[in-house]
Amino acid sequence: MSEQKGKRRGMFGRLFGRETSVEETGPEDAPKTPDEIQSHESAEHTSDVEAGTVTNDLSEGAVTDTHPRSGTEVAVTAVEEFSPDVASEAPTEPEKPTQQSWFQKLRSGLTKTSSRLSDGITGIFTKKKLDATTLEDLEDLLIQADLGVDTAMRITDTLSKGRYEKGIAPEDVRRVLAEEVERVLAPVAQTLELNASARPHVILVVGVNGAGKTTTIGKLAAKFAADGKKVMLAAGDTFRAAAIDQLKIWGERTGSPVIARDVGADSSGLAYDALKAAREGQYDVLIVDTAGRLQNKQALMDELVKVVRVLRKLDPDAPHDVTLVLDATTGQNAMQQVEVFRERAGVTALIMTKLDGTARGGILVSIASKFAIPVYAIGVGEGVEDLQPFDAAQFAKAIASM
Ligand SMILES: Nc1nc2c(ncn2[C@@H]2O[C@H](COP(=O)(O)OP(=O)(O)OP(=O)(O)O)[C@@H](O)[C@H]2O)c(=O)[nH]1
Repeated sequence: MSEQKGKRRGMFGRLFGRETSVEETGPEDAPKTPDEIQSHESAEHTSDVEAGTVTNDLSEGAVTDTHPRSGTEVAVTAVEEFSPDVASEAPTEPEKPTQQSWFQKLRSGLTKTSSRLSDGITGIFTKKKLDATTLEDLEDLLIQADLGVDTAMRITDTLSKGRYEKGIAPEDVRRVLAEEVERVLAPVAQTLELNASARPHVILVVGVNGAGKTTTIGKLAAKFAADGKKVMLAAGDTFRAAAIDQLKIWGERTGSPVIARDVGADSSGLAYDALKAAREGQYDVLIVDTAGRLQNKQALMDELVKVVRVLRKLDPDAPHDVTLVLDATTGQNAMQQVEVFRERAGVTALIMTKLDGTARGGILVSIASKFAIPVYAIGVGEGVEDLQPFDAAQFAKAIASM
């Protein structure tokens, strides 16, 4: 990836707009939650079927559809009843959440993680000196919060310098915590950048079951589409009909064609067809969903390797990003997921979801410290606006209740 950096143009940060309105960029009526997706699903699927415009199968009787932007014929799920120009559907007077409002959301999402740390620090240091016992207690607290042994030791080392046997305020401990966490995270906080010479830029999204892959793809598609990018989606999770349908809904809502086949179809063949169609149609981005797989299931991991191999037949640089979606609530198991997915599928970046539902958000610090893999974004909820680029300083402050 690094040698391509020069050719790439900045994208993800601008897309998500750290300083701009998030709502501005998201489609006005994009489904925000699985429930909304479900209700869209039943209502709209019926009409699609009645209209005879939807097909899941590229090979048999696939309905071809001319994409409004490209004029290229590809077999896709119907998108014409939804305006592909998502940007024009943006609210006329959008709410403008500022950088601060995302920070507030992040803080509140990370409350379980930060209050556990903060309460622990207060308990350890109120009216107590900084000595071997309190430092040991702090180290235990940090390790239990999944920050990792290395980071925990660095924090206690920094704290003890010049302060040993002296009283220390819990705020000072939290400040050192924030500084050290930021130091670990800063190098991995990177933006998803599209390779300007790749058409399409292929993003393969991998992870264990239920990590949030499909939802994350939907959110990414919404952001890319709102930025005027031509996005194609590939429903490579051929194990679950619901995952295929869920992706189709996102495709409809974002004006992005979805290449899909029936449940049980070969996902590498589907990925190949999708890349071929995306190239012919001059798409900017192809996001390929994959079935959730446990990292210890050898056959499934082999299948992922095959998807990568097959994509490379068409473009030796593809996939340009292999993004591992990690569910923060899985805690320490996420470490093993990174290890195995990196080894087998060549993971190049991470997105961590569900930081709003866990007291173990510190795992991101452990992962950054151990693997140094770029983190593109984090999720603190189910809505489009709940996925944002990863900012080390904000995360560190939120986790340390600063
Ligand atoms: N609270 C919370 N829920 C999330 C977040 N991201 C995704 N989810 C929810 O997590 C659930 C699983 O998400 P999916 O996108 O279906 O996960 P998946 O990885 O595609 O799942 P499989 O298809 O089983 O592999 C859904 O209910 C999502 O709405 C997040 O950041 N916070």
